[in-house]
Amino acid sequence: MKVTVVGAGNVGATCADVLATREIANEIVLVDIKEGFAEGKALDIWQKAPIIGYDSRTVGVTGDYTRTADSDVVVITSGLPRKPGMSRDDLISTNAGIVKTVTEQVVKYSPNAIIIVVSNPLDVMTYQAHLTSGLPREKVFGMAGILDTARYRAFLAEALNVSPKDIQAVLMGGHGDTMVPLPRYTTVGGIPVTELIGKEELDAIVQRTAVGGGELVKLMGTSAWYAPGAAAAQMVEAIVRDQRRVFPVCIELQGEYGINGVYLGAPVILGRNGIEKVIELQLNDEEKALLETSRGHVKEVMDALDNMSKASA
Ligand SMILES: NC(=O)C1=CN([C@@H]2O[C@H](COP(=O)(O)OP(=O)(O)OC[C@H]3O[C@@H](n4cnc5c(N)ncnc54)[C@H](O)[C@@H]3O)[C@@H](O)[C@H]2O)C=CC1
Ligand SMILES: O=C([O-])CC(=O)C(=O)O
Repeated sequence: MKVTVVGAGNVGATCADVLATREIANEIVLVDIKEGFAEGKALDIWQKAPIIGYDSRTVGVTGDYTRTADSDVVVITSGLPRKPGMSRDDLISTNAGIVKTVTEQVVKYSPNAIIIVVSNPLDVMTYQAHLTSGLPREKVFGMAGILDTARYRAFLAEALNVSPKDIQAVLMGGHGDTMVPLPRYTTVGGIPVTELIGKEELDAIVQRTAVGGGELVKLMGTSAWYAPGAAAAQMVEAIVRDQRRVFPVCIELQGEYGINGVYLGAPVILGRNGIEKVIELQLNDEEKALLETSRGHVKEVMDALDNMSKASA
């Protein structure tokens, strides 16, 4: 299997490193626009192979998409990360242009690839890649839900003093402060989380999760990369190994949840064909209202992208 990761910065290089270290693909091509940057990162990951013991080949290129030809999966991480004081939406004008040019090159050389978008603002950059590639929603979708649920699971594991491996969770909506956590569907080793933790503590964890990206931006001056890179690699793994994993993924809803034509996080089955199925949960009134708020916010930013595209046409 051949996987390309576009953007050899913090998230892209971490994703490539996880893909190589866990031998998820046998060939990993890292692409960046900064001269020599991807080549250096790929060489460093390859030189770690004898120490850790893996044989996935990593190759880096500066803007040479011929080297990415016939990739099975492409992960797009190119674009600016936010700085303290910024929202993800503030990145739209720069990152839309980057995601558009990158997607054009990706589909030119790998027309059959499945594309996973990571660049922010995530839901709208996934929409941008969808518009540019012309691919069906099953083959172009975004990574956010695995990261957001991982943060939620990590906070819960700490509060309950249990292994994060035993916490199962799902959330929905946009990747931003309007994400929709679903504590009703959270279990700890099969036990509903509400039997193990009080409402106030759970609400505080949900709130911390919603602003989890911002917490890290404040601490580091730039956004997170270890968990995001690993989350994108986990999606690649589900596809290349046809695992049919159940994950929350950013996908264009086409009537599910009564929503049409908006990119939002929803639980799906992820396998060899990309999105194998969108799972429709029976949401209660409160959850439906939260999802509607999130939909409204993402749709506004999608409309802003449409207006930007019209203005530059
Ligand atoms: N979806 C999610 O949950 C997450 C999304 N992100 C987003 O991922 C993106 C990348 O974040 P980082 O890796 O931390 O940033 P970074 O600045 O470390 O890396 C971005 C890389 O993209 C490269 N790049 C820029 N234009 C390019 C082009 N046209 N072609 C190829 N490469 C290009 C840059 O040279 C740079 O190396 C940001 O937009 C960030 O907001 C970050 C974390 C989580
Ligand atoms: O917060 C950011 O800007 C990056 C991101 O999406 C995250 O870490 O959730």
